[in-house]
Amino acid sequence: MSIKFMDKVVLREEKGGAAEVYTHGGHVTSWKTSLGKELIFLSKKAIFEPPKAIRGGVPICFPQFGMMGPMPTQHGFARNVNFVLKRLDGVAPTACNTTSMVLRYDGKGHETFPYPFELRSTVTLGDSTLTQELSVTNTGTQPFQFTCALHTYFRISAIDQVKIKGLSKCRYLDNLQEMRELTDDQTELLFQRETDRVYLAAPDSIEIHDSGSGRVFEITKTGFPDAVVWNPWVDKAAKMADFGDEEYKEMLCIEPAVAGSGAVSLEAGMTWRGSQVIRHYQASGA
Ligand SMILES: O=P(O)(O)OC[C@H]1O[C@@H](O)[C@H](O)[C@@H](O)[C@@H]1O
Repeated sequence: MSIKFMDKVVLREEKGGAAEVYTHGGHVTSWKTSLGKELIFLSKKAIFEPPKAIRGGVPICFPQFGMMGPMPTQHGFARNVNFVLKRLDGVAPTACNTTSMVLRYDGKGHETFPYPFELRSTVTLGDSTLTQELSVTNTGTQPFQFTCALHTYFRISAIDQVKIKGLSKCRYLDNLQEMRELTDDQTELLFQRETDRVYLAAPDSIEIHDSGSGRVFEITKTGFPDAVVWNPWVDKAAKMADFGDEEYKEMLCIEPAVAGSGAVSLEAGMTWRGSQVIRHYQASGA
């Protein structure tokens, strides 16, 4: 792992849980239980050198998810730039379970996205929960459209030990078949190969059940209509310079997204909001 000096905020909650958020990309890179167990995947080969995006954690994809928008670069540019720490009204300096970071863009620097905006991400650590709230304000005079995602890399015991509940019968776009629209006919989603899907109008509650650790992640999203499910598997892992060849076995991305269901149109002066709450618990009998 290559690390240059970068600012990060360490969040702690009363029971001993902790999380880390870098100002670079407003990027959550770690979330640990009160017993010190890491819940978020961060690649051992992650490169901490702006403008490179950090591999793992929770990259904020904005103002574009994937190639769904006018920009030539995948996932927009918020994950490549520094956010500014925002003072939270009414929060005492000693209350360190929450942080708010802001990216202000003046419409200059990206020819294909000439629209000023303010993007704010607030991360709050609770007892067994991590909440991330995004807000986007159009600070310009023209309406604009955006897609986005909270590209969350979960740490799992082993990819052949996890299943996803909540996506059965949903329609999805398969990124491995030129975005062909299909329906998920499995009752639970298991992983035996590369998976790269945009679930359309996905339920707001999705669960990862990890039988290796006995852990359940319950993801509750609001504002994001879609959910992306991604695991690069063997060949793609081998092609990524900042990702270990075997690391696909330890991670799984579930990403609340504004993607295949259509972009958000934001009028001048208006604000859009989206959030996810991730709760973890041990399954009974585990
Ligand atoms: O390598 P990147 O730009 O971080 O993207 C990682 C993955 O992100 C996922 O959200 C996409 O669905 C995948 O297609 C993509 O490969």
